[in-house]
Order: sequence, then C-alpha cells, then structure tokens
Amino acid sequence: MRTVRVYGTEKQEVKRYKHWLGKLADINLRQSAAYGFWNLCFNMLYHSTQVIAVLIGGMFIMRGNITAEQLTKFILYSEWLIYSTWWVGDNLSSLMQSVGASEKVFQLMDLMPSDQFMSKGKKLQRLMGRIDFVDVSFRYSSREMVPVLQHVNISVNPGEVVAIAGLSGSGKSTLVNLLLRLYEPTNGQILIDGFPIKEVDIKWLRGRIGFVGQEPKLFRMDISSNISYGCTRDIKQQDIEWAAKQAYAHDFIMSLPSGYETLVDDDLLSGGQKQRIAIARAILRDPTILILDEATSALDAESEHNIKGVLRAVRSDTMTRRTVLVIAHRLSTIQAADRIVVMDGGQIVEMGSHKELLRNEGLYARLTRRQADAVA
Ligand SMILES: Nc1ncnc2c1ncn2[C@@H]1O[C@H](COP(=O)(O)OP(=O)(O)OP(=O)(O)O)[C@@H](O)[C@H]1O
Repeated sequence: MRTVRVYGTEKQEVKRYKHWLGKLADINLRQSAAYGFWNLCFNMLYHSTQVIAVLIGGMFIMRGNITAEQLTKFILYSEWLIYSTWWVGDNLSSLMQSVGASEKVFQLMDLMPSDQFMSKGKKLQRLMGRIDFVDVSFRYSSREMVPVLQHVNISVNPGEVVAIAGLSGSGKSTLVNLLLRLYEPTNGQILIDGFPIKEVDIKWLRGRIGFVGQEPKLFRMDISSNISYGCTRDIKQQDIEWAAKQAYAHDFIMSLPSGYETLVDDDLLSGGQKQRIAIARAILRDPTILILDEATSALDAESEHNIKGVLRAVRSDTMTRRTVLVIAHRLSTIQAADRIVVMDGGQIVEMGSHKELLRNEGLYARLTRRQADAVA
C-alpha cells in the first residue's frame, strides 16, 4: 500500500484490479450460463418424458394392453431413474474437482524429505569453527547457464572475523547459503573443522551457526521471547539481557515502556532495532559460527553502527570466541575484520586486511574510495 501511495499509482492499481475482477466475473458468468443450459435441457427432457409416457401409456390402457397401476409404476420408476441420473451428473463435476485436489495432496505426501534430513550425519565432539571452501563452484538450478561461484577457495580459522565484500550480485550471499547447506555446491566441497559438510549432521550444525539476515523476521510476541526464540538450552532473563547488551540492543529495549516485555508490533521498531534483536537472538544461542548479512536498506548508517559494535563485542569477549563471517555492503563497517575477502563475478579477486587491500590499489581500494566520495 505504501509503495502504491508513494508512487501515486492508485488509478493504475484500481484499473488492474478491475481488469482481473472483470475476468473473474466473465468466468463466473460462463459457468452460470453452462449450468443454466444443462438444467434447462434436463428439465425439458424430464417433463417431456413424463408427458409422452402419460399420452402413450393412456392409449395403451384404453386399448387394454396395460393396467393403470402398471403405468403409474412405470412413471414413478422412470422419474427416480431420471432424477438419480441428473443428481450424478450434477455432482460429477465437483467429484472431479475433489479427485484433482486429492491427487495433489497425495503427490505432496509421497514427496521424500531432502537427503540432508534422511541421512544421519556426524556430530563432532566439539565444533571449533574452522571453515574451508575448497574449489567451490555453483550454479542455481533455475539458471543453469550462469556460473554464480567459480573455483572459490577460502580458509577461515577458528575465532577469525572474516568479511566478504564485493559488488552487488558478486555471490556473497550464495557463499553463505552454501555454508548453511541451503544449496549444494555444483563442484568442490566445504569442510567444517576438516570434515566434509555433507557428512556432518545438518541439524546439529545449524544449531551451532547463528545467522542474521538482511531483513530479520520478528514474531508477534514480547522482546524476551523474540530473543530466546529457538534456543533449546535453559536460559534465564539475565542471559537474554547479556545477549541484548552484546547486540547493542539493551539500551533501546530498556527505554521502551514495558522493557523486555514489550509486544513486538509491525510499526513499533525500526529496521535497525529489529536487526539488533535478531543479532541478540543469534548470540544467545552461543553459536560457534556467527554469520551477519548487513542490511542494504536505507538504514545502513544504523546497521553499520550495529555490526561494528557487535564485531567489537565479539572480539573483546575472549570467553566466547567465535568465527564470524560478515557480508558487508558498507566497507567502513568491516575495517576491523581480521581478513577481508573481495568477490567479483563469483570469484575471489583479493584477500587481506583493510590496510593491505588499500595498498594493493585493486577493487577494494576503488570501492572504498567510491563509497567515501558518495558519503562526502
Ligand atoms: N535463488 C536464486 N536463483 C537464481 N539465481 C540467483 C538466486 N539467488 C541469487 N541468484 C543470482 O546469483 C548471483 C549472485 O547473487 P548473490 O545474492 O549471491 O549476490 P550478492 O553478492 O550477495 O548480492 P547483494 O550484495 O546484492 O546481496 C546474482 O546474479 C543473482 O541474480
């Protein structure tokens, strides 16, 4: 609605709505006409059969060929027969619709769960957080012709903070999708603590990865429940507050009238605040691997502040050292990362620290200058 109002396209939308409404009315009209015609034909047949039966039957009675009782029986039986035939015909179409619908239900019931959940993988004794992408290439099945990742090799050490930078569409999110096993690499493999990810129990692994997407989803329940959502271990209110502090969310939550008990409503929180709650949710699960996908929306400045703060908190907390992957859209966010991986056209074109990459005068230096110019 907001988009329609902002672009002033109410008239076009009403026209589009009317157009589809007209098509629906047309279909309904034709359906009603066909049904009316079927009923008319049938009623004519039904009543004319009775008239003819009475006329011819009456002649036979007068000639003494049949009795009045026989004619009455004949008319009654033929009435039942005709009525039953009509009833079957009338219900046949809805019967066919039900058969079609139930076929779809059975097809869905017959679908096998993904291989990932069928095979019981390894549960490692302890996840250290090492990640290796070994010669990984990938194409989405819907666009087989387009290589999205090509021969990607990255090794991330346990506890390292690695940022992935690059132009839009260079394959940053796809890399994370593969790590979460939402897709399987077309070539190459991903290793977790040295074990092929395919051999690791998927549920176990996902339980140890915290992921905060660009547009995190919050549920209509209080902030505490939103933060503790999906956390299987026994947690207290102070754990929730600790996670909120790490995610730079505690102060704004406390400024709300009901604090942690505030009900999350669509309009209550800004995009950046929602993201901070989602980060707290991810941190509370104490993941060994934390993945942050920085928001690309207009809330970038706020998002940048969040991500910078979280990176600082993660690095300074030596008790909970975790591997962090940040997909960064604003390069100023990630200057403090241990390593920055720069992607272009599905390939890694540069890798190093912020200073090293600036010295290289490559894509990263160009992108940094471009963003600095845009801000100035
Ligand atoms: N589900 C999908 N099906 C088909 N192609 C996809 C799909 N998701 C992404 N792509 C394509 O894969 C390429 C890489 O996309 P990806 O989202 O990984 O890039 P990105 O670097 O994360 O971009 P951004 O910075 O805009 O988020 C793009 O060309 C995109 O159009």
